[in-house]
This record gives sequence, C-alpha cells and structure tokens, in this order.
Amino acid sequence: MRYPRARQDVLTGANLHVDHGTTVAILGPSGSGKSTLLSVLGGLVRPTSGTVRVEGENGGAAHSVRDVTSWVLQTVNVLPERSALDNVAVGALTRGLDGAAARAEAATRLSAVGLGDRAGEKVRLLSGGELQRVVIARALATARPFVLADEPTGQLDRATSDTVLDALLSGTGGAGMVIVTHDPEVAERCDRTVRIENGAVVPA
Ligand SMILES: Nc1ncnc2c1ncn2[C@@H]1O[C@H](COP(=O)(O)OP(=O)(O)OP(=O)(O)O)[C@@H](O)[C@H]1O
Repeated sequence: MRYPRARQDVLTGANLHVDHGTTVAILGPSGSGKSTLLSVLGGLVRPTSGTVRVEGENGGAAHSVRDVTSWVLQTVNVLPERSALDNVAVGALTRGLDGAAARAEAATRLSAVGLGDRAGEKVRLLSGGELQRVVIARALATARPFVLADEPTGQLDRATSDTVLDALLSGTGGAGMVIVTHDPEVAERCDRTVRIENGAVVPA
C-alpha cells in the first residue's frame, strides 16, 4: 500500500489471515501502518496491489469485505442529536431486526458496556470514552462476521477499558476481530498478536 504522492510504501508484502471467530491484535509504533492495514482489510482504501479476500465456509468467496465487517472507529458517524439507544439500535436495524427488537438489543448492548443508565442521553452530551462505548455497542449490534477496531480502548481508564474489552471480546457472537492497539493488556487477551515492522506483518 502506497498513498498517492507518497514516496514510499506504508505496507509492503503485508500478509494477514484472520480465521473466523478469532481475535488478532495489531501492534506497532506510531506511523507504522496499523490503521492503514485496518482500512485495507475493511475495504475503506484500495491497496496499491494485492487483494483482500473473504472466504466462505467452504473456502469459496463469500461477500465483499464491506458487507461482512463492522467498525469500531473513533471517527465513525454517529447521530449526535439522537440518544445512545437510538444510535445502537441503528446497528441492530441493519441486520433486519424490527424496531422493538432493535431497541431491546440496543439496551442489552449498552448495559454490557456499562452505559445502561445513559441509554436515553443524547450522544453529543456524552464524554469521549462514553461515545467510544456507544460505537462499540453499535458495531456489535450489527452482528457481522468481522469486527475491525482501531484503538477501541484508547481513551478509557484501566477499569473502563477492562469493562469495554470484556464486552467487545464476549459480545462478538463468534465474529473474527482485528484490534489495533498500543495496550499490551488488550493484546494479551487476543488469540494472536502481530506487529507491523517495515511494512510487513510479523508475529509479535
Ligand atoms: N490518507 C493518507 N494519505 C497519505 N499518507 C497517509 C494517509 N494516512 C496515513 N498516511 C501515512 O501512512 C503512514 C502510516 O499511517 P497509519 O495511520 O496507518 O499508522 P499507525 O500505525 O496507525 O499510526 P498511529 O499508531 O500513530 O495511529 C504514516 O506515515 C502516515 O503519515
């Protein structure tokens, strides 16, 4: 992967396989290309060369990457004037639940990230860490086969980070997950950890 007008590749010969139902942590210094790798994996940017492939149950092609992934991103769009519950319910609606079921699912997801008592609050009134938890609850409510998370606990204190990580790791319902993190404790709880070094993905 080389960005337009950049002088060198960010990723070069990078190769990563994520099994269904497993969690992979990506570590690496600032600027090494962690977020770039995540963006390539999720189909947000097209790699300069190479491919991203989603395998179906029998190894055949399944869907496009964008259809099977949900994002935990700090910059992801939320509806600031709507409640936390409404925002998470949107995730559940995308998988075909009706309104009442989507709201029930949203309430459960918000409780799991410790925001049960803030469900009715407008999102614009939440703190950065609370917003991050709303984003996580919404991503999990979509119940897609893969979750891509960029620094999901970056803004949280240790205790909240543990709560959110519990929710993230136990709430996926068997989804595969890729987590970009600087936090060794987050990496420790993943099934596998890799690092980005000189543009390549290497075992940590
Ligand atoms: N849209 C872009 N256009 C050009 N260059 C970019 C773009 N996005 C990132 N880069 C460059 O690619 C390199 C890798 O950036 P990336 O954000 O992937 O790193 P990172 O490992 O996630 O860093 P951090 O830990 O600081 O978030 C950096 O040198 C960055 O300047």
